[in-house]
Amino acid sequence: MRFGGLTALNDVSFDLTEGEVIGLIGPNGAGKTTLFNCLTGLYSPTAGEVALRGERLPEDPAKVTELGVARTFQNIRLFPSMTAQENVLVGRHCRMKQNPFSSLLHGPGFRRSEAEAAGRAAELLEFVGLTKFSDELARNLPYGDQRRLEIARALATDPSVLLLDEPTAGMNAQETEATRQLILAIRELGISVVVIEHDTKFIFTLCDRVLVLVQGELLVEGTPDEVRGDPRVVEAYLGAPPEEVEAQIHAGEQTP
Ligand SMILES: Nc1ncnc2c1ncn2[C@@H]1O[C@H](COP(=O)(O)OP(=O)(O)OP(=O)(O)O)[C@@H](O)[C@H]1O
Repeated sequence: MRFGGLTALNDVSFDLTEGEVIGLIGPNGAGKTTLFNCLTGLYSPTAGEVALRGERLPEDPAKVTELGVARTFQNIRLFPSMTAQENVLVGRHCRMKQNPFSSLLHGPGFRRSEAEAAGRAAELLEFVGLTKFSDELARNLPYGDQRRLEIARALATDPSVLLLDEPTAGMNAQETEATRQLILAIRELGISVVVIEHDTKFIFTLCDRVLVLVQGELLVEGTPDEVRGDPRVVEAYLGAPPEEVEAQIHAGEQTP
């Protein structure tokens, strides 16, 4: 992926299998969000392609969502003046098959579809632990719960792949652990997850596989243990002094 003279991603290739959780780590500007933007059709890669079950994905975010790839963003992008339930219903919209005449007249097909969507939204709010906030405006939810609501909204599109961009940014330790448990529960549903995070402890204790991007290139790929023990990661990751990086990377080992 090139932006004028800048190559943001160069020859980055990976597979994702069903129900797998992949962690994507790397220094600021490594190309992590750009990769998500390529996977979701927001950017048209200048070379290469993205495929889901062998089918090339279109460069159209709405169609990519319909085909089963959902995402959250680095910065919270909820509709602040809508309730938690309404935010989830927005995500559900792409799955509501509507006859335009039935919608206009609020016919039985429309009412059935609305009831189905409301039921699914309630299930998802329960899944992420936000039932008590269903009728609360999104902007009034505690920060960590807003992030969970974003995940519920993404799940409402019935994805087979979920991309999470820094889902624990700004969270305290308790909220971070709750997010880890939530992602594990999502994996149990057979959904594949790719997570961008700077918190390596979180990544190494959550993911089946970890990709390390540095300056747009895939530096290392492997299990958390393989990545943690790779000297290239210690040397290059975050561009910080080696002792600091090593301390951060090995912090993950202390988690039960
Ligand atoms: N739309 C764009 N136009 C021009 N350059 C861009 C664009 N999007 C990203 N870039 C550049 O591509 C590079 C990779 O950026 P990207 O945001 O993907 O990194 P990142 O790994 O997600 O960083 P961070 O951890 O800070 O979020 C950066 O040099 C960035 O400035």
